[in-house]
Amino acid sequence: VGVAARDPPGRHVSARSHVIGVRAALRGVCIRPGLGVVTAFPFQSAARAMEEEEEEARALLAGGPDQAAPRALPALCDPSRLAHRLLVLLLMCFLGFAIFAMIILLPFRPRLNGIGGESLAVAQNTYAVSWFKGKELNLVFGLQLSMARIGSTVNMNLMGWLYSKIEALLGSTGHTTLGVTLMIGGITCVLSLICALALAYLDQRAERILHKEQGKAGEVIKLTDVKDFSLPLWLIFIICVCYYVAVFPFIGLGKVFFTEKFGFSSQAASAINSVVYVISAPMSPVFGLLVDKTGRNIIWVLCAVAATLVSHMMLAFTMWNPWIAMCLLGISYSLLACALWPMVAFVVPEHQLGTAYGFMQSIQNLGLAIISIIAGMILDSRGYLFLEVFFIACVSLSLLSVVLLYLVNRAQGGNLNYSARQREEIKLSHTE
Ligand SMILES: C[C@H](N)C(=O)N[C@@H](CCCCN)C(=O)O
Repeated sequence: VGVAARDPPGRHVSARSHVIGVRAALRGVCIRPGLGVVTAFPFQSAARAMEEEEEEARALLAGGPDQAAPRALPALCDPSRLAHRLLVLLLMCFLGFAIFAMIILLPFRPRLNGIGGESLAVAQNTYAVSWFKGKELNLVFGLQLSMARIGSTVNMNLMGWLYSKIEALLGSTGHTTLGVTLMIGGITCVLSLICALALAYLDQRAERILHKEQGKAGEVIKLTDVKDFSLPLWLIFIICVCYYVAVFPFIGLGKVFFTEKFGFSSQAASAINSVVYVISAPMSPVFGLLVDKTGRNIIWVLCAVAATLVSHMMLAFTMWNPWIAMCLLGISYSLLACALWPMVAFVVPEHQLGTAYGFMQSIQNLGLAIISIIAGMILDSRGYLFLEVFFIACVSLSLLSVVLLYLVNRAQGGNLNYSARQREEIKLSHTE
């Protein structure tokens, strides 16, 4: 079919006609090269097919605003191209960097960051899935996590220095110095806001250009969607709660734990306590990439939860150097965060993603609030060994839920544990 073609009136047309010819041929149309004469079989349907194709070609060549634009756009402005997705990713990461940098300043830390940080995290997760599902999703989650951790670390190291500079400048300590320092820190939120606005614009633009359908018939977002959540999704929620309650509250109480059980100085206890987050900054994107390349999310989550269990057991029952256990915790936590959160996207339809992520974080925070109180009570009444046993019980519950998820997913023929190759094949078959 790759020969010059002429349309019936004898006008030469471009390479697009070749494409039309190929498509028409595939529909059972025979083209006589050079003459543009079409022998149709069956004639009427083929003629209709040609008409449709020509109409499409005319619309494209005429430069209809929506159809023609994506072809003419440079890669950076074309939402279907990698360069544009990378720009979006940069905005997503800085959105998190700035807000998490600011959150670390708040006197209510680590819980109360709810309204700003948690809603932002829901939006961030939903954007990540919408732009990267079926592509580099686990890596994107890893990068987001990494930027949030870098933001917190930069902030922790910078704010003390900034406070002392302002103190020297104003010649006094107290609320004015603190207020000015917080004001300057707050500027990072303006950066976040700019990223959020740019993202909102690019997202809407992509919807328009790529004709992503929003709110198809019956796809209304309702809070009552929760009752239709599938068993695998509920298991993901349980894994999330039971896992995180053994990590965040543990780190919250960790400093005293290392001072009392291992006789660390205050400085050494702070250092070891923060190693989980320090490891997560560089390792999260690495693990994200690994999960993208291999697939099998459930197996990775299983490894992460099992490693966390081992780490807590080492801290509870041995006097081994706690740096080993804490590094293992840092590594396993980074792996879990990259493999667990993206799984939601495989078990809920796209229009329910925001609800699902919102719900997941609500349950996570409810669990954290309750468990932090219980952990404090156990610590006061029974001491550290009991507390550690309690955390071990939580991680064990999480492990049990992962095993259940594996079995349920297998029984239902679900896609949560597909290899990367299986996912690629499914994607290709959908494209065809
Ligand atoms: C902030 C939220 N409560 C949370 O737990 N976040 C996870 C990672 C969320 C996935 C990346 N957007 C965390 O491990 O901090």
